[in-house]
Amino acid sequence: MSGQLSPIDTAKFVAAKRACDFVEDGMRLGLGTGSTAAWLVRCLGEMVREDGLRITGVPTSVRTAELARQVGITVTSLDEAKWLDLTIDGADEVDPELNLIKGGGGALLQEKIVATASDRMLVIADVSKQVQALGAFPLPIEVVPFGWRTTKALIEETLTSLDVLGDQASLRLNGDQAYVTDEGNYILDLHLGRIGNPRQLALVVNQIPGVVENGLFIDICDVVITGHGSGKVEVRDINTGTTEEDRIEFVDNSNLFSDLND
Ligand SMILES: O=C[C@H](O)[C@H](O)[C@H](O)COP(=O)(O)O
Repeated sequence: MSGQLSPIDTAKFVAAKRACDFVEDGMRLGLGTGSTAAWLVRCLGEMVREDGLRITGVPTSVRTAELARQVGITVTSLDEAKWLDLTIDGADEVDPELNLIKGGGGALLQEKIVATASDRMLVIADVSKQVQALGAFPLPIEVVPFGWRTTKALIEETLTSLDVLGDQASLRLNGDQAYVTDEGNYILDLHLGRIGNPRQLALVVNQIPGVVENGLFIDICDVVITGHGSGKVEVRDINTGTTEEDRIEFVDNSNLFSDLND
């Protein structure tokens, strides 16, 4: 890859680049999944290769593990690392309280386990991910394949009784087959439109037998870095209540994007 990035990739890149300021030598780091998290992994790989940064990464998916190894990051399992200093990940939606919808890429289960096992979670996102209320993005629910149709019916029934289901749940597909997560499960996407009470919904859904985990991340995220196509970034910290603005230049560096050059 060379030359200019598209505005959306610039927004993802500048958010990822700014997130690298939070990474310190020796950290055990949760590495998220998705196109935004991939920019982070590339930027961290460059810091490892060029600046001698020593970090140990715990990836949240097979594809993040592959990319991390490819760019030179030492990778370990969560069981080996036990506890992490920081997790940096993308999101599908971020609300004003820094609650999230995640799992658009199917990695929500490992992502939630890893983020919860971290001192802090930092989310990187382009500005399109900011919403006033969660739910326009379909909410992913990871379910075990056994009896998934019954689980789906139970979810729909439960949500209808709560008056929150906008439409039916749909099984996520990969071609004409069910999409299978890294943990061997299926994903049901709930088309809700707007989630009035995400905290309640997250608790209720997880009570249904067959549900493994849902894509609502409530009170898990500490900091959100929002990137814009112009290079502007906003850093919002829920603990300090502060928002800072910054600007990052995109520097064309073919080493940085070596995995995209194939
Ligand atoms: O399962 C995937 C993850 O939750 C991603 O972090 C999320 O879908 C955002 O992905 P992207 O950065 O590609 O928009």
